Amino acid sequence: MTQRMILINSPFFFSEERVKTVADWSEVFGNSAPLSLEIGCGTGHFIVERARRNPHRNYLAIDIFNRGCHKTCRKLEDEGISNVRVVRAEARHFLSHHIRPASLGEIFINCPDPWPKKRHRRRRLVSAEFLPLMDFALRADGDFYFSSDVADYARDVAHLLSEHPGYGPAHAAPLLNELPDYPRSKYMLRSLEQGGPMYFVHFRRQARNVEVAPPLVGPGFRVNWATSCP
Ligand SMILES: C[S@@+](CC[C@H](N)C(=O)[O-])C[C@H]1O[C@@H](n2cnc3c(N)ncnc32)[C@H](O)[C@@H]1O
Repeated sequence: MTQRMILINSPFFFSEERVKTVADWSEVFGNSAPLSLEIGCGTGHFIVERARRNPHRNYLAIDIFNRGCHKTCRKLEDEGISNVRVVRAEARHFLSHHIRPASLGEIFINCPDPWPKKRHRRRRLVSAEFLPLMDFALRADGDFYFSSDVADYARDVAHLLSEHPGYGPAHAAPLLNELPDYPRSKYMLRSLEQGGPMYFVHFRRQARNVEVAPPLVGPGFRVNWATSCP
């Protein structure tokens, strides 16, 4: 069943068209505060709370899901939070077209689509192919946060990052069951309520010792537009 597209009129919202007009995110925010990105913000539970606790940072929240973008904007408006902009975009396309090199201080990915079947795992967002995009966008000392209730996805991500040059775990262990002061997303809350464990990966970029060209992400890139949160 195809869901009806909702017209989003929020001043916080950047459609695929509007985002093309952005040359520099600091101009959009009207300040040069550090910039963070949440990929797959869903209905906005996490980013609204994270932004509320950190008013001196700027946040981009992106999702391919129109209804999720709408709900996130509504939360921001209802709660009077002004340091977030919501973009309807595909993550890999957004990172390679709308983010300047070394401009992000934080990247968050919470409960991404798990693709549990073995033959579908190559569709997972965080993979070896994703890392060059992160290398391009994240500044030195930048933080990468990943959470999932799917143990093997979280283990794979912790392993990928451990093997990837220039990054190190921000805590004693690469894989954790709790991250202090980390706001809950809707999917996290659902998993915790059902009694399931959560897995967190938090790595820090140690240095930008190489200049990284933006990886080419072409129109043929596979996006599962049918993916959606309720
Ligand atoms: C399982 S939901 C989790 C939502 C939210 N992060 C949470 O934890 O409650 C995954 C979200 O990621 C979005 N998503 C999946 N693939 C994406 C991609 N390639 N680029 C941007 N968003 C994506 C989906 O539309 C969906 O809203």
